[in-house]
Amino acid sequence: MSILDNIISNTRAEVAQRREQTPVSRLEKYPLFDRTPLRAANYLRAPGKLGIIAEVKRQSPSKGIINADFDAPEVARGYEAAGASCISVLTDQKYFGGSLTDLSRVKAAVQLPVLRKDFIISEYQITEAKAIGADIILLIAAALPPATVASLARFAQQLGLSVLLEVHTLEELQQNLHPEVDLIGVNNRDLHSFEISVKHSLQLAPHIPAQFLRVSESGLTNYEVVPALKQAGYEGFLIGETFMRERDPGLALATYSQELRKALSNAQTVAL
Ligand SMILES: O=C(O)c1ccccc1NCC(=O)[C@H](O)[C@H](O)COP(=O)(O)O
Repeated sequence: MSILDNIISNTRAEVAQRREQTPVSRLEKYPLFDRTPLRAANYLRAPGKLGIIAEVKRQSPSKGIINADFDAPEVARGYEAAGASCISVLTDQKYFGGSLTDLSRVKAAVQLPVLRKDFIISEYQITEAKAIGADIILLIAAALPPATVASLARFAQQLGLSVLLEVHTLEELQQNLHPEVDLIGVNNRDLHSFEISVKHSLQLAPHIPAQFLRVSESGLTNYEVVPALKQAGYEGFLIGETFMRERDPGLALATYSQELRKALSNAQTVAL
């Protein structure tokens, strides 16, 4: 079994348990359930912003512990102050050390859209995401049949949530161009081998129809790759480990952004 299969099978078991403990009827009574979620595209395209989706990440299957000692809302506030466009919060506990509590505390701490970064396989998790304060949910093409992606995306859309669909290959992309999806994220990380290459984003870009906002995900350790991604039409950049490895992730984002702005203005000057 691949790591993705293991994660999905664990998710299935955990969701069954949570559904018993907290049925949908209870989730629908949570105070945040009735709010109108923030639209991710508006924040990623806001003038003057770089489109960075900064991630709160403790550990991962590929890297083990990244940062064990931080307060999620404090990190998120640091990201917001440093100019992040959205905040991503990993909510899987077993493999990423995240939690639903991390997400709801982050939501209370910032004014930005919050992405529930998890392995969503059911409508239950989408209802839960809305109830705890997420504005965006992730659907992973490698983990779901295309018909399930479409129906979960439709369900999320009905709740007013933005949908980020993650793909890694051209086949996954072409099978999942559902109108209910808002953002298409190309994961530069192969979820089976963990190999990372930004070439995945660059190669898939011409195949992503203009109606979808493009997000490049994972392994963007070096700001120098971002101008080429922008050139290829990417408007969102999901970055976790690069910031979370540092003692002050917000400061790391501020430094990255400053260097990126310089690189972008140099690229513009060269083009002239
Ligand atoms: O990060 C992993 O090792 C991983 C393994 C299996 C499935 C998902 C995984 N990561 C989740 C993510 O999508 C990343 O946290 C996110 O794209 C940020 O990536 P990075 O900037 O490389 O931390």
